[in-house]
Formats: sequence, structure tokens, C-alpha cells
Amino acid sequence: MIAPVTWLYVPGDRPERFAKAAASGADVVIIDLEDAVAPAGKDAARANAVAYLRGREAAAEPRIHVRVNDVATDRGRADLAAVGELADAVRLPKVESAAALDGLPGAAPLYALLESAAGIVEARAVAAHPRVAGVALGEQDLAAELSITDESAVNHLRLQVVLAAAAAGLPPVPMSVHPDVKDEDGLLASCRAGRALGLFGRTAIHPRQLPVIRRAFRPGEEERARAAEIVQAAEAAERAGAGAVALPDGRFVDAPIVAKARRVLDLARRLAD
Ligand SMILES: CC(C)(COP(=O)(O)OP(=O)(O)OC[C@H]1O[C@@H](n2cnc3c(N)ncnc32)[C@H](O)[C@@H]1OP(=O)(O)O)[C@@H](O)C(=O)NCCC(=O)NCCSC(=O)C[C@H](O)C(=O)O
Ligand SMILES: [Mg+2]
Repeated sequence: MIAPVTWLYVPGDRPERFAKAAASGADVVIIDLEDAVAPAGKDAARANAVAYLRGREAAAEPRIHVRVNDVATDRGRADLAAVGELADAVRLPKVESAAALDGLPGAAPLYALLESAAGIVEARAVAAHPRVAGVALGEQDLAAELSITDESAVNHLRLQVVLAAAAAGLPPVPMSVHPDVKDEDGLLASCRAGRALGLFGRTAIHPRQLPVIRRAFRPGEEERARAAEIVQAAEAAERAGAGAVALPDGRFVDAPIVAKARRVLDLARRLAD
């Protein structure tokens, strides 16, 4: 299965926006009970999320995740108890150790947000926890803690999480939010840089960011044509009963390259206009 490309946050205290988010074309909608909601709105946000999840059709698209408050707090644990059986997955903010995930109730798949120095340092152990279905960075919190303003410095942190996820056999890591919703050029450039680092897909805060993200992660024509060439050569070799695959230019390709080429073609089809 190809991992989600677009993940759209919607604040839990804006229930009139839930249906808009669900109809936005995002692969995953994340109802946020954490930082997008002011303390005074948090009880209502949880109730809104529960009501929406109870009212939706079973197995409906897109998948709906809920970001709860920090499960080290009473509020976070109460969020988890309320939405854990209803959401398709629960997103945990500010995870700083694998031990923090031990014994969490319910069976919901958990996505761990690593958004502090401690969280990044513990990325491998967190990613390897049996309850964890995916990991991601929270770059706004990280930047605040580490005073990082340069994206090339953030890349160092991103790579640590990319490696941790891959080593644990998790899906690829989606990029963190681009906070300036009007900066489409900056978003596109940043997505392409992230893609080159092995990140895949991105969380958005506004529906207008979704087409930009899809465009950034859509394989280019040259990449698609190259993948098609590899797959055609592999299929021709298979028909001929040959083990080794040679491209018309004489280069050999092996099974992982063919598998990657098939993923590129799947992605190009999925993200075609
Ligand atoms: C960023 C926003 C506050 C902007 O809101 P607003 O100024 O009201 O947007 P617009 O007027 O442009 O809205 C135009 C229409 O689009 C709909 N809309 C906007 N945003 C959303 C959305 N997220 N989901 C669904 N629909 C949305 C509006 O309803 C308008 O529709 P219409 O009236 O029919 O024209 C706002 O976009 C927003 O609140 N975004 C989400 C913020 C959020 O959830 N933040 C938490 C995640 S950030 C994070 O995770 C950081 C991380 O933790 C880290 O540390 O890095
Ligand atoms: Mg955060």
C-alpha cells in the first residue's frame, strides 16, 4: 500500500470545518485537540471529535486521526480514552521515550510526534515500540526549543527520524507543517527538498496547501519514464525466463530497483491530475 501523501489538520474546536476537511481530498484528516485548541475550548473539542467520529460512515474515506493532548497529562489520557476506539489512529504529541507508550489503553494504532530534542534522541526506541504505526516530526515545537531557523539544520533532525522509521519497518515519515499558508512557492520547494531526504507526504494546515503537496510528491516526467523503462525491461526478462534484467542502454537493474520503479509508477498514477 502506498503511504498517505496529504494529511490535513483541522482544529477540534471548529466542528463546522470537519466536513470541509473530509471533503478536501486529503488522504488523512487529523482532528487536533492539542495546540490548535485554546485551553478553554478543549472539553468542547474532545466532544466535537467524538460526535463526528460516531456520526461518520464506517470505513469512510478519508481516514480520520485525532491528535490528543500529551498522554503524560490527565487531559491527554482522557482524550485517548474518548477517541481511541473511534478514530482510525491516534496521534500522540511530544513523545520523548518508548516507555511513555507502555501500557496505553486501547488498540488504536499510534502515531508518535517527535518534537523535542529528547524525542529526536529517542527516535529509534519510539519507532520500534510495538504500538507505534508511524512517526513524524513536529518542527514548530522543535524550532522553538532549539532556536533553529535554517532548514538545512532541520534536515539533520529529519534524517534521524527517517532512519528510525525505516529501521523499525514503519511507513515513510511525512513532513511537518509549513506554517505560512500563502507561501506556495516556499511550500513546494521545501516539499521537494524533503522528498530528496526520504520524507514522504506532508501534513497541511489549510486545504489550499494540498494541491501543492501533491504536485511536489508527484514523480516528474523523466522519473516516470525511467521507471516505466525499468518495469518494461523487467517484464520482458521475466517473459523470456531470464533472471537478470538489462536496460536498452546496457545497465543492469535488480529486484529492489524494479520494486522502486513500480512504486514510482503507482504514485504517478495516483497523483495524476
Ligand atoms: C490557518 C487557519 C487558522 C486559517 O484559517 P482562516 O483564516 O479562517 O482560513 P481561510 O479564511 O483561508 O479559510 C478558507 C476556507 O477554507 C476552510 N478551511 C481553512 N482551514 C481549514 C482546515 N484546516 N480544514 C478544513 N477547512 C479549512 C475555511 O473553513 C474556509 O471555508 P469556506 O468558508 O467554505 O470558504 C486554519 O486554516 C486552521 O485552523 N488550520 C489548522 C490549524 C491546526 O490545526 N494546527 C495544528 C497543527 S500544526 C502542528 O501540528 C504543529 C506541530 O505540532 C509542530 O510542532 O510542528
Ligand atoms: Mg507541535
